[in-house]
Amino acid sequence: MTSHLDVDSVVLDIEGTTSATGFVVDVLYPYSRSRFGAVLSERSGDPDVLRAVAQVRELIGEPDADAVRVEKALNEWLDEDRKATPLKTLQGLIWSEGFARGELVSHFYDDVVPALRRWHAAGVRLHVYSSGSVAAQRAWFRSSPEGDLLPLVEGLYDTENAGPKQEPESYVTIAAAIGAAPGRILFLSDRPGELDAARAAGWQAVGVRRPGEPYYEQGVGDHPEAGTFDAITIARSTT
Ligand SMILES: CSCCC(=O)C(=O)COP(=O)(O)O
Ligand SMILES: [Mg+2]
Repeated sequence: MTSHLDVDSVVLDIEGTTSATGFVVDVLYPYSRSRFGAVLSERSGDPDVLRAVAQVRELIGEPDADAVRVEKALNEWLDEDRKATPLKTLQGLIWSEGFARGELVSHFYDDVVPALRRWHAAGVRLHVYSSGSVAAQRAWFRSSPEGDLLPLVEGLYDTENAGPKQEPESYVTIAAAIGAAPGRILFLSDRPGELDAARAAGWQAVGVRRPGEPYYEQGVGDHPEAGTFDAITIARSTT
């Protein structure tokens, strides 16, 4: 299906939408798993680590959990691909260093970067809203196979600065931060629950349905869908 849309801003999900879940799970997750222990023991005074550890303890209901117990919880969430905020904070910290060292390079589906360049050149404002932390998103866009894509992106939103991705309120928060009318924002995601929440906040929403992705079989509910970004045409009205 081809979608023709009149919007000023596009907000992008990453995993399953711009980029392959398989890459995240097979490359990034093992990279973080092998480094949680060192981060928890060697950087326990870092404010991001302190905050994440406190959040893990709260989520597991064990206020006195030690580093070994915290690491166990992180690894269990990793196995379940649970998008827990403290897991994402620590992953972001670990991955950004991996990207900066050149040990990691991000992944984008072939149709994505040309579309982002096209939309940006046409004056469409591009933003990201992902469960991956803002630090991870920044590193992801900066270290793409096609170089630094961060200049294309105006704003980065995650579950800490915007809230959970299946709650309409999070999309209200992002629209206010962008300074755009909700109906002029398009959200692209692979997950029907996220598309529902964006639509409930008054946004336009298109489900991106790529073969091989976890949500491909389930589909995107009653949302318009696109198999690639090439099927999404954005024509901004100026009135
Ligand atoms: C650069 S973010 C890495 C991917 C990730 O950890 C994640 O949780 C992405 O989830 P999304 O909300 O983009 O589906
Ligand atoms: Mg996704």
